[in-house]
Amino acid sequence: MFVLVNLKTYPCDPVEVAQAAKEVSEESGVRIGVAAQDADLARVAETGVETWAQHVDPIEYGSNTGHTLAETVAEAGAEGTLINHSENRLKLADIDGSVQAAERADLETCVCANNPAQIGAVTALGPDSVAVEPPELIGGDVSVATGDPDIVTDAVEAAEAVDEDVEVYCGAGISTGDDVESAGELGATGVLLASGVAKADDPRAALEDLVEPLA
Ligand SMILES: O=C[C@H](O)COP(=O)(O)O
Repeated sequence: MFVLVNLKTYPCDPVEVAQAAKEVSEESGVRIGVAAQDADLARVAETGVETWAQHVDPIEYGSNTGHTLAETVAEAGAEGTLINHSENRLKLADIDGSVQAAERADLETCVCANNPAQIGAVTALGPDSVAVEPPELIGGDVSVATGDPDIVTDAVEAAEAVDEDVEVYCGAGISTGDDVESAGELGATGVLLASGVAKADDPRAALEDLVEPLA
């Protein structure tokens, strides 16, 4: 299982979380990534943790004021990027362009979607992974794996019907090792989470709990 921690714009210390994630990953053998804000990418990457961007735009070098260029986040140390997060939704054509931009910059891609039908559509664009997240459970206390397990199994089925090589992650409300284990039992090969770590009093302890069943 891949544990991808999205720091969003929460007021946490990105370097503290990244260092903890790096150490917990090494100690447990579980792959953990941290998706940071653009301005924090270099500092996060310096910790040695697997670093992800939260978004890239469907653009190339040039006149694109205020946009995020895939090559720039890669040069800052990102190895992957989220695309079409529920809090930063794109049109299908722009998701396609962002996946292509990320691939051009050798970034791993995880395209988010709200439901299984959208998962099927974005899987057809050829990302490395897709992540299903029911918006109503994002940021809450109920894990997608227990609150809406069918959406995970249906998303896995929808992706497999299009391209069996695309990994399927799930997210929303995941905060414990039990949640991660349940997600795996539903067929997900990774989890995308945020508040369970970024808002935790002790992010390291939260990470240790998340990977405990996997170690
Ligand atoms: O990117 C992460 C997801 O939106 C899930 O957020 P959450 O773990 O706070 O529910």
